[in-house]
Amino acid sequence: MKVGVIGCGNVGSILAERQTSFEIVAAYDSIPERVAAFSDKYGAKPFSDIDVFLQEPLDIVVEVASIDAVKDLAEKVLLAGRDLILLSVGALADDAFREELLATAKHLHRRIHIPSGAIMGLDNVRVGKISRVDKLFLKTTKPPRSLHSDAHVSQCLFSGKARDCVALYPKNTNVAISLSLACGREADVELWVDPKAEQNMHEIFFEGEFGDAYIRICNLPAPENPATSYLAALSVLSLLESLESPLVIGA
Ligand SMILES: NC(=O)C1=CN([C@@H]2O[C@H](COP(=O)(O)OP(=O)(O)OC[C@H]3O[C@@H](n4cnc5c(N)ncnc54)[C@H](O)[C@@H]3O)[C@@H](O)[C@H]2O)C=CC1
Ligand SMILES: O=C([O-])CC(=O)C(=O)O
Repeated sequence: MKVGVIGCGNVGSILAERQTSFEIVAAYDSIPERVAAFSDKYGAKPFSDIDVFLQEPLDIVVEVASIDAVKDLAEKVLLAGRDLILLSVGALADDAFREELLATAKHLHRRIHIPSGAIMGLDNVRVGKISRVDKLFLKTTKPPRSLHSDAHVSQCLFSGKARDCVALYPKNTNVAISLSLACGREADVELWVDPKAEQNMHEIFFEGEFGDAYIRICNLPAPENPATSYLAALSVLSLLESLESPLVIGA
């Protein structure tokens, strides 16, 4: 499988280091030095023009860049006839943007894959779309370095709805939108900074017709970007691995 990557940062590099059943053949980034260094290190063809990038023979494009990148480039990827894996899920909090993007994908018979990212449980949170939900709450707690904070005591930075949280913290709470989209109901969110925390912790509280669930994910921050959990990169890798498998598990 030939993969094109948008975003040559932390996750992009982890994907490149761990390519197995796929090959990253093309890379695009808005910072030319970054895409050049990525290309030198991993052998992918470097691009600074998205239209030229999309002319490459790619089986799929993986976005691991930013919410702005999704807003600017996702439609172009679909129009170029490529499926898309999208990690900066916060972009889909914008209803008008999401609906237009999904209409394009449907019209062109393309698919947009959302990896599980930094959390677990998205598989069965989807029952929210076909059964009663009484509660969907995400509590995220991160160390100050993940949030560019100088807090000396634990404090709640945000309490409210998922889309308002990701608007304020676009590099830290994409998972709140993944949960909301999976469930078909906007999650309530609290974001905490805790100087005693060493991991990026996500706690999911889900209640409804099925009963109730509590999922706690204690993530090691990625070495090159502590805002991002290492699990997020692994989840893109495992999604890429699973795309061509005849056996589909938990999805
Ligand atoms: N869904 C989830 O569970 C998670 C999502 N994320 C998101 O995944 C994305 C990638 O994370 P990292 O690799 O850690 O970030 P990073 O900051 O290390 O790397 C991002 C790279 O993308 C490039 N970039 C940013 N905007 C761009 C644009 N408009 N066009 C082209 N290139 C652009 C940057 O120059 C940088 O090289 C981020 O948006 C992050 O918030 C991160 C963790 C979990
Ligand atoms: O990696 C994480 O812990 C979650 C994250 O940054 C996000 O959802 O944007």
